[in-house]
Amino acid sequence: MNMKPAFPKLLSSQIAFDTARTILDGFDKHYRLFREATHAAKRHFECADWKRAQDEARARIAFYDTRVGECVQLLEDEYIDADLTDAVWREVKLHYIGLLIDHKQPELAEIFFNSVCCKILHRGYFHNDFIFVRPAVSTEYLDTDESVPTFRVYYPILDGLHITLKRIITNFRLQRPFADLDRDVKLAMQRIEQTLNTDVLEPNHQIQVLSTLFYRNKGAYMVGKIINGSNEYPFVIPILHNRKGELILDAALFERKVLAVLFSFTRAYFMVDMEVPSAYVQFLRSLMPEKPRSEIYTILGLQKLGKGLFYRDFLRHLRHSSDNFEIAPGIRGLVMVVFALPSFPYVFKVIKDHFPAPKETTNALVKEKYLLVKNHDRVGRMADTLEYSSVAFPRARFADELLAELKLVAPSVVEEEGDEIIIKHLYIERRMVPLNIYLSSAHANADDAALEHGILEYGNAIKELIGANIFPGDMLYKNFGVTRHNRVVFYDYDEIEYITDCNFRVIPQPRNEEEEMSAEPWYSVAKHDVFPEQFGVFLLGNPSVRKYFLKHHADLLTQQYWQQRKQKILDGHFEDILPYPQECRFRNAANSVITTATPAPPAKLA
Ligand SMILES: Nc1ncnc2c1ncn2[C@@H]1O[C@H](COP(=O)(O)OP(=O)(O)OP(=O)(O)O)[C@@H](O)[C@H]1O
Repeated sequence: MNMKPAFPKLLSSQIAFDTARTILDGFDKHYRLFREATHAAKRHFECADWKRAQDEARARIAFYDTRVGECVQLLEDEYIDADLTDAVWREVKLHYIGLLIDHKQPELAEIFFNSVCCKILHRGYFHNDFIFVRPAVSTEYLDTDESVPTFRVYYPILDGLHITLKRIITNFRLQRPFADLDRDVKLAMQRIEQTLNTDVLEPNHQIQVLSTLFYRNKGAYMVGKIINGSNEYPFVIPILHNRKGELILDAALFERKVLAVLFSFTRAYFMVDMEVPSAYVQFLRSLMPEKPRSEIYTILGLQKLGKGLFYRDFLRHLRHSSDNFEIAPGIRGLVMVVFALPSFPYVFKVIKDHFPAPKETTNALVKEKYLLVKNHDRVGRMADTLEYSSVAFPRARFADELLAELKLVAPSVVEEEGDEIIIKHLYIERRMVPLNIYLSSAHANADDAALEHGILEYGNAIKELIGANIFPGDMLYKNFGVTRHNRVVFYDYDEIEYITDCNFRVIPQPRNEEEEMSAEPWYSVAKHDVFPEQFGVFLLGNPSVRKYFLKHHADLLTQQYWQQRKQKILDGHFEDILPYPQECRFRNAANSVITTATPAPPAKLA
């Protein structure tokens, strides 16, 4: 017989309900502010207020942690530990599930719940009784009663393609005139007709377009797909400002690789107003089935959910694979131990406890630099990182050499608990082919096209990073990787600086023979001094590399080049990098506010 009085049971339920309500209120506040920021992005685009657009996109990244912190504080102020027993916590989750019925963002709210609970509860509680290891509330059919439908459907057969396309664009009600919308619509029609490549329009022929535009830096992007019979053609139409400040359609992008690069993990998150984000993700996945849901949530600015989903995918991958974690191929880092699971396209990075000379950094500084990159516009040239604490790995899957290395160089971060290895802090990042390995293999295979492409892309990456006010610090090839789309991306952030903090100098002339013969610099070197003339010493050792480097990027070896680019930033010039190939554009680059473009890779590599 149960001898417990009814009163304490009721009381615990009330605490549990109130706790669940407090957490959901915290999430709802978060998502309201998130949506307000995306509304503001439309205004900033219309007013060409690029600085505010960028500042607010950056500020939005911190919203989530701020709301989680507020919520944890509220609960800690309201309740003492004794109130929140295990039984109460179990009930909190059940009440929370009840509150999520009819909620439009349940998957995000569940992850918010996890974030709050994981700050309060010990790791031992991180299982499905207490947190949402598995989702409890379905996101299916949430888009059946939104106030604005996720996507709109248009039927060109009724009014013709020209009128339909024009209506699609004007339905976004952008508060700024187009230079010549009819002209641009004709250009878009040509691309559409080329892509469909048929005169036969099937009865189901339609254009589906997401109801809100995607904003990022100086661009607004219309995202949709054309359906004709059983064929689907995903597309993105970028809308930009021209030099007179009028709107133009800049391109009609259809190629899947181009879309993948536009939505890449190496770029800043889009600002998109979404009532039902899961429906946006479902739509986007139909355009890019190869992109995991985690990555799509992340690129939409819902990076915490992206991170949560990524972790679930990772656990599933572990269960369905049998290979071992090993030290990542390439030159070992002085700051990080980097390891990988060959069957999984990511690397895991752990900060070492001590850094050998010449590194002069600290653990806190390394984390600061990685955070800087998280918050910065990565311009397609820096990999996004997911930061985790207390990740449990199965001990049996660690190669002995790796475990020995981790225990040797990062003992404060690595713990063995039973059959698990707990890593207290780590970054996860997309795996690439380190550029030094890529170049050596191109050299070994006498593949000149690949060699030239690697060097061309390397220089372009640096030049685009400069535009984003980023100086990589350590420019060795080993700190860059080549993505599956053959783009070169930077991934080693511990020496990163703002270009505007660097002092680009010319090496002074030696004043006498002694100075001329000296192995050490005879001139004083301050902390932020950079001597571009010296880059050649460590970048041009290989004659073939040297040939292509000097052909495409000799300017990177001059102080004037760096200084001029720095001056442009200081003058308030806001550079944006075209996130799609130049040849996709309807007209000459000089016509729009986005000016820099990366040349296309040679056909052999494309
Ligand atoms: N995203 C990645 N994909 C593939 N390999 C990677 C990746 N990140 C790092 N590596 C591998 O791990 C090595 C060390 O990584 P990283 O450069 O980030 O460490 P580090 O300690 O900061 O290096 P450094 O001593 O140059 O500061 C790289 O040289 C490369 O071989």
